[in-house]
Amino acid sequence: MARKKSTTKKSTAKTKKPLQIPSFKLNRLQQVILGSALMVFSLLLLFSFTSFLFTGAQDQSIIEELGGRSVVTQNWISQLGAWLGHVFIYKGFGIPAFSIAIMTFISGIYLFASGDDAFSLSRKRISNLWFWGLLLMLWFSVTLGFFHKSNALLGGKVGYELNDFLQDYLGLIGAVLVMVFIAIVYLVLRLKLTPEIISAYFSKKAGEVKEEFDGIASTDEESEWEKATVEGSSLEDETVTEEPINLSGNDMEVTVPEEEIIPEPVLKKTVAPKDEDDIGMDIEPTQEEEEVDNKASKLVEDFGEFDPTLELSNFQFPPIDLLKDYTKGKTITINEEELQANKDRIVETLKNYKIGIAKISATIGPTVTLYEIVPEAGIRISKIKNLEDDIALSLAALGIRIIAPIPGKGTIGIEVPNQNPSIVSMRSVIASPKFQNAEMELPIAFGKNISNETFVVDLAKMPHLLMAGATGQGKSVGLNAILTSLLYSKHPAEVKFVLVDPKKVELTLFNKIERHYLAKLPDSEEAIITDNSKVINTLNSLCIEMDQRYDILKDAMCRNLKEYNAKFKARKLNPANGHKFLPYIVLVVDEFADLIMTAGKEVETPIARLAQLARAIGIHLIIATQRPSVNVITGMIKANFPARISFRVMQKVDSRTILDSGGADQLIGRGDMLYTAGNELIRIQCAFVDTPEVEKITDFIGGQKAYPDAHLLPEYVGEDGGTSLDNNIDDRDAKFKEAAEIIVVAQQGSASLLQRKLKLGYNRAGRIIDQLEAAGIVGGFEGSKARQVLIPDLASLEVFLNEESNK
Ligand SMILES: Nc1ncnc2c1ncn2[C@@H]1O[C@H](COP(=O)(O)OP(=O)(O)OP(=O)(O)O)[C@@H](O)[C@H]1O
Repeated sequence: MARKKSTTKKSTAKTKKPLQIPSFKLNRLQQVILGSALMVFSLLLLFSFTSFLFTGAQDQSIIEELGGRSVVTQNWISQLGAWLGHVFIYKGFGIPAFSIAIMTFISGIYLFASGDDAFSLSRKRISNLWFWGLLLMLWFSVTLGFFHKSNALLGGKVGYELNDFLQDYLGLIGAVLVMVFIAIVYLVLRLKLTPEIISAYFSKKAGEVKEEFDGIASTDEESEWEKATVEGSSLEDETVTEEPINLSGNDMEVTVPEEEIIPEPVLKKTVAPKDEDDIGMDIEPTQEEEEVDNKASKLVEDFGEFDPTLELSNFQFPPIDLLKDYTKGKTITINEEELQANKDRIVETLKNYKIGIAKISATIGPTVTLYEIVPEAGIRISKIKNLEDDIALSLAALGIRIIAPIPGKGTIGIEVPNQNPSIVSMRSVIASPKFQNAEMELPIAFGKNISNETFVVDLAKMPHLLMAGATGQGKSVGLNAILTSLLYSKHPAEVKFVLVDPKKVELTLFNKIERHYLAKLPDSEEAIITDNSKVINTLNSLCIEMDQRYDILKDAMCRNLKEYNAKFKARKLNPANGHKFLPYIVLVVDEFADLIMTAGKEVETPIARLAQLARAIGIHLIIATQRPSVNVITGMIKANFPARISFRVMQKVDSRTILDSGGADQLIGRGDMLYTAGNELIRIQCAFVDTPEVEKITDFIGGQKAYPDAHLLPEYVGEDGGTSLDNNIDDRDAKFKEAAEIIVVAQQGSASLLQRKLKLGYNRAGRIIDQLEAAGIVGGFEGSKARQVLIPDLASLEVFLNEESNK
């Protein structure tokens, strides 16, 4: 333990001291120009150096005269070439100086080809390249210095002098040994080569050769099976055989190092009685878990982890170019006069209220600038808070928001809108390293915060989102930004959307990706739900999906979807038992007020139920509304949606309803928003993505190979329709009787029990349970508890079924 601690300490100490790279930032155009310049210069070096090898001797005599126009040289690059060759090869490092030309060329390519976001990566690469490259060049130069006598150009003057210096003090043998030692240090540090790695490499090579021989002798049967499993890529088809895998092949002698010899498992052990009065006890260790794990690791070894994306393995994510760059590479322009004027007005205004300022600083965001004020000692913050409206009036600008104090700091913030707000393009936030490198389940890039940093959050952690804003303030754009973020980060196998759009226009574009990303009810034509009555069915169907997922997760002994999917990928769950990879489901409701007004409780109840329970099983809700009044956003809804966004609303009371505090009424519109995840409010400029951009993205995805149908949600039949609980004996499943017997014997009405005993898929087991309920053999659904069994024993069941068939 103590040892472990010291290693962590060491590593943190190490990470504290990163390689310092000069912090300059080039825009894309500058990168391209500099990249091309470096490439051209490297070619000049290459030609100069190569030519110098042949012409250097002739040009030697005129080297002092270089610079005059009349000087004639033999070098291909004329005077410049002769000079470069003389400096770098003759006076410098000899032949190894060619590496300077090569490194310059590679640096040029890095700059030329790296996009905006790869720039910081390129910088790191370039500095790494030069650091190690120059060391290597110096080493070669000094080593070639040993052969100076045969050719002075080999190691150049630097190589010769350093070599000579070494030899003066260490002699020839000493110098050679030092150079060998330096080479070893280089290999160990740079290539991490150790004797173990080298020997492992050679033994692996030997192993590969042996495998090749063994491979010829292995049976065809095994490879056929492997092929079939990999090719049978449909999720439904992907079954894992229950039979143990037979490893046929040659007999092999295996030597296991002593400490690795695994003791024979003790299968049956007995505790002997202590004395004559005591009784002994048999202990039977349960081994099931381990066996499953072993088989799973064997399967993973043979076929690799399960890949949910296999069915659409050629799916291409939309390229970033489909998004428009509204800023055209421009960063926020700072108008110094505006800054100064605002500062003066703030200082003046506060002075009128007898509030002295010790310090003031400004942070410029895309839409607003935050002036941070440290009041003079002795001034109470509440005083400033109380004067909020007066200060706003004196500053006479719309959208002033006072944050007193700024959470976590002892300062006061005054947000003042910029005269020329800049648009935050969706493109810039999607391309940001923060989004690209986000290790999140459902990353969403909302836009940029006041410090102009990209704001990315994980929808899976929220876990549901409530969104409000008066009409025309940017809600639809916000929803599109959310959906776009997910389309740019998640494969169709990983996330499905259920889209509810009573306004009938906002989300229609997503119809094109129905068979990739949308989920719908089995009997519905359109995947996007525009009809309020259908919404109720869909919400109830999602509740069924939620219950089914809970059952499946319980059966797999997983606490949440992430764990479950990881276990499924590791092939620890058998598809024959109803297990399958489960995508996240994101429900988006564009106008919630409309729904609540027409359907009331019928909508509120399933929404509240989903919001309360669905987080663990990967169903997340995003609900948007124009009217954040208390009869729309009820207490029950609010309690279950900790993450909220508000665009501009017209009244303070609306802001209070949605955010539990004022502020949203002071926003300036056009995507200016406040986000809260339960504690502080964060002001964000929402990223802008226009309809034509969404259209391009959906066209791009829609044009690719798709699943045969949208993802189907479980069937839900409303109370007045023909119910799935019809007690029609003829329609019963062939295994109905057998299932009834199992349930009655176990006195436990659970679908997973039927799945295990009868080896059924989840859906079929679920249907049988419904039929048993309709027949009156088991009771109704009771949440996470198993259903009650209403028949006490097999004899009663027999009588019950006979009576039923005689009716
Ligand atoms: N993030 C943003 N950046 C810049 N402009 C924006 C942004 N969001 C919205 N706008 C501007 O505001 C207009 C209205 O936005 P949007 O359609 O999203 O409003 P809305 O709140 O959905 O309105 P409604 O409820 O009536 O549909 C857009 O057409 C656009 O011009």
